Amino acid sequence: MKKNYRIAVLPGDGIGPEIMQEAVKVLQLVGEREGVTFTCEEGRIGGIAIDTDGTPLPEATVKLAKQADAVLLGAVGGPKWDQNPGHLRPETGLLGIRKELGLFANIRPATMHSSLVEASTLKPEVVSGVDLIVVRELTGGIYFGEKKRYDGPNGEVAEDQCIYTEAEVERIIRVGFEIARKRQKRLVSVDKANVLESSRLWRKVAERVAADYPDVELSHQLVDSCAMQLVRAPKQFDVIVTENMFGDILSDQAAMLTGSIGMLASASLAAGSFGLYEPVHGSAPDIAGKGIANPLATILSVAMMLRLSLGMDEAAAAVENAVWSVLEAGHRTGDIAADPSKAIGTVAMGQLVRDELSKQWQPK
Ligand SMILES: NC(=O)C1=CN([C@@H]2O[C@H](COP(=O)(O)OP(=O)(O)OC[C@H]3O[C@@H](n4cnc5c(N)ncnc54)[C@H](O)[C@@H]3O)[C@@H](O)[C@H]2O)C=CC1
Ligand SMILES: CC(C)CC(=O)C(=O)O
Ligand SMILES: [Mg+2]
Repeated sequence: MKKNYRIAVLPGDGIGPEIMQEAVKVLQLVGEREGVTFTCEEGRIGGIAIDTDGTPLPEATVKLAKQADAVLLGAVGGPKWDQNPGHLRPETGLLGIRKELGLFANIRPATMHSSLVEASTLKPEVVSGVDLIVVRELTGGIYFGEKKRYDGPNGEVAEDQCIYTEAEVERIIRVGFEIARKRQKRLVSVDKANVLESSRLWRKVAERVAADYPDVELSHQLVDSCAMQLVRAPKQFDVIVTENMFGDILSDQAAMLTGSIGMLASASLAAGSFGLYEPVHGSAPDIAGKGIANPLATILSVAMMLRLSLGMDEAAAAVENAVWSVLEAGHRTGDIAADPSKAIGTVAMGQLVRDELSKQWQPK
């Protein structure tokens, strides 16, 4: 284990800076306890970068991220930039950094913690015990295809191209199999092969790669049916592997199985151990600046970073245990509170996690 890690911190827009502040404080506490220095260097991305640098992804941010051991990202976007042309939208910065860093594998675990069963809008018997992972392809598909707008005989025309190569599909399918192999060995590949050519290629590649993983049971689901099954009987899922847009949509849906999108962490991984860690949710403009956002998705993303990029498994587990302990003690931000009048704010939740971490952790 190294003694000094460089972490690029990209808070972004809306609630991004609020939740990131709490996550970085947790990381610094981990550093103190483990005798490791985390040098956190901030960069701009998204709307804030458009306002300051005239682009959603400044060169300096890409450089900072490439020189770091790992990246932490808050969220980007907001109504202020919603009418901007595509190249000047905050989300273009996020897609850009994913592409620049080769972050092709987005790992989004959705685990229902027992103390949050009542926070879900679904019946307790449906959601209790849910433990699934969405493996989402992150640098291909329709989000990255050529986009066009032009005038046609029937008015304006818009095009978004969806392209997948065999190699792109194979590497993400392999990630799905590798993860499933270490879990319940059940992989559901989600596509729309009854309609889309890219999905037919996806399915063919999944079938071919399956031969290398005879210990894992592969099945296929069409994305519309999968969306239905996720709310009907979510416990049937172990690992879901799917393309970029389907994974984006299904992971927000999976978030609600666990109580709130404010709980869902994610890792966006390149080949090797480099990764960018980000909550699944967005910049939540409706609650930005109010100090009420749930910082736990970002704090749990720090735990994923410790485990997957920095090899600090024990520290990762300690952070996760601290989060679960705080929830078991009944503390809730508004998004997961049964009684909103008792909800606590972003800073208070971050402090409780750090207090719990300090309590649990035996100094080395
Ligand atoms: N990774 C990213 O940076 C993402 C950015 N976005 C951007 O974020 C902006 C808002 O998008 P929305 O569709 O509203 O999605 P959103 O995820 O920001 O918010 C959806 C709902 O969930 C709530 N929510 C989200 N995170 C929360 C948290 N940590 N604590 C408590 N409540 C939380 C919000 O208040 C809102 O009611 C848009 O500009 C969108 O493009 C959306 C998704 C991901
Ligand atoms: C810019 C969007 C693709 C962000 C998003 O919704 C996500 O990554 O989940
Ligand atoms: Mg999304």
